[in-house]
Amino acid sequence: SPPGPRGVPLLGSALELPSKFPFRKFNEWSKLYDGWFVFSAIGQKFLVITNYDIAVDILEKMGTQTADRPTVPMAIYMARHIAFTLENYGDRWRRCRRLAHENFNIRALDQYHGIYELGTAKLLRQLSNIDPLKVPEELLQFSGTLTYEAMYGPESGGENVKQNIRKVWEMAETLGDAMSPAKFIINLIPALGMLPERISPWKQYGTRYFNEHDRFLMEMAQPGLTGQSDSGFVASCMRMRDRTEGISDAEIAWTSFALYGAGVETHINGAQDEVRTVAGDSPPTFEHRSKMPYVMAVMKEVLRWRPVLPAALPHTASQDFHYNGYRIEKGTYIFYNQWNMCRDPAVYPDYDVFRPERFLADPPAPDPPVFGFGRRICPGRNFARDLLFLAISNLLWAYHFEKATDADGKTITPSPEDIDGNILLHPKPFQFIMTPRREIPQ
Ligand code: HEM
Repeated sequence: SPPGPRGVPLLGSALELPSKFPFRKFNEWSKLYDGWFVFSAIGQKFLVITNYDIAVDILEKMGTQTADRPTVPMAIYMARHIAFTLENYGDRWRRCRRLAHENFNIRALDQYHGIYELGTAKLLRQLSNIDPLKVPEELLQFSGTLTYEAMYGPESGGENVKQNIRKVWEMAETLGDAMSPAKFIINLIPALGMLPERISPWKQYGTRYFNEHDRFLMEMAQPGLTGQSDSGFVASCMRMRDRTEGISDAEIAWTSFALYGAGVETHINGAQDEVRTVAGDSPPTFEHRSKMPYVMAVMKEVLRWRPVLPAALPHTASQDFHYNGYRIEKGTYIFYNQWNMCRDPAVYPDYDVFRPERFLADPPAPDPPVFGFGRRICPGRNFARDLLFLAISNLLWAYHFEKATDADGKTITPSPEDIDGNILLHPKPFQFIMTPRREIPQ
């Protein structure tokens, strides 16, 4: 059998798997095996990849067999196969993915640049008078609003935006919980799915969730779907409808949610890192990007040092395949631990040290593998990089960041271990000092 921890009879390694931060356990195991290993937990098989080249072999070269997602009963009752992040590898996933790709590739992103630049200017003004501890919240609101406008058009704003953003967050969070084996027993015992809806609390909850949120998403997408609004993701999907066979209004509305839900929390993490040195008399815009290699290097180092999705999202094998002479069974969950790949000492020496210069060396370190591999590679990666560039460069342009000091005047250095989250990693709130470097334009 393939290399990997054996665990105990029946349960396998289930008892060793932590409910939080599985990437840490994978990291521990990675030291015992060479780049990949297999284990099982209560009958479910897992393949974990910790080496970049092996990820390319398995997830890219064998991409047709390894791009499926786990089928989790509760997630199906709640999202009815229409949130493409969770969707099986098939026709509907392909259609929605195409919408995402055509509207979020590098060229298509130009349409959103105006929105971001306005939003960033607003952010700088808002930050001028707040407690640094509130900055993460402000950044979340910033990324939430910009993503909202990118989806539904800049004029979609108005009274309800804040409330809608909150609702989308909650919706994404609840759906994330639905993936958890611990939260819903039916995910552990799928046979309970045989019960008819009348006596199944899970199916009833799923139906309520789906109906309520389907209505909500359709309402938000309405202006774009009916042609009232001609900018934003939904409106551009409508324009490509003729070229995308079988695409429905609901698929467009739910794809905007999938992008939104995946995007909101991931793209802004780490902009508070202590850095400076960007000058000029007007705030940086996309035109400055090629002239700011250091900012780009900082962005890459933030993504590498604390990858937002350390264990990425699970794939599953849609059929048996062979790797290195071993058979991997259909249905095996496939995790790839980006955490390890970003800390490969041969590629990123002194990997624990935050050192953007590694990306400016000759030859430069390769971009950190934090957006995934193969057919499911993150469709929002360019969008995320655009926003991160703009946020980091503008914050550094406008503010000076320093470590906070305690009552005795000693500097407080936040521990790099102060991280929180589950699948998504983010820093715990920490004190720092932020002073304006200049007059913020009103
Ligand atoms: C720093 C920011 C981000 C990082 C590090 C990141 C990373 C990732 C990773 C590792 C995956 C898993 C790929 C796989 O299944 O193999 C993923 C999937 C995904 N990401 Fe991102 N992402 C980021 C921002 C965004 C943004 C801004 C959006 C939307 C605007 C987005 C939308 C998605 C979607 C929809 C998927 C699911 C793709 C599918 O299942 O086909 N992400 N992302």
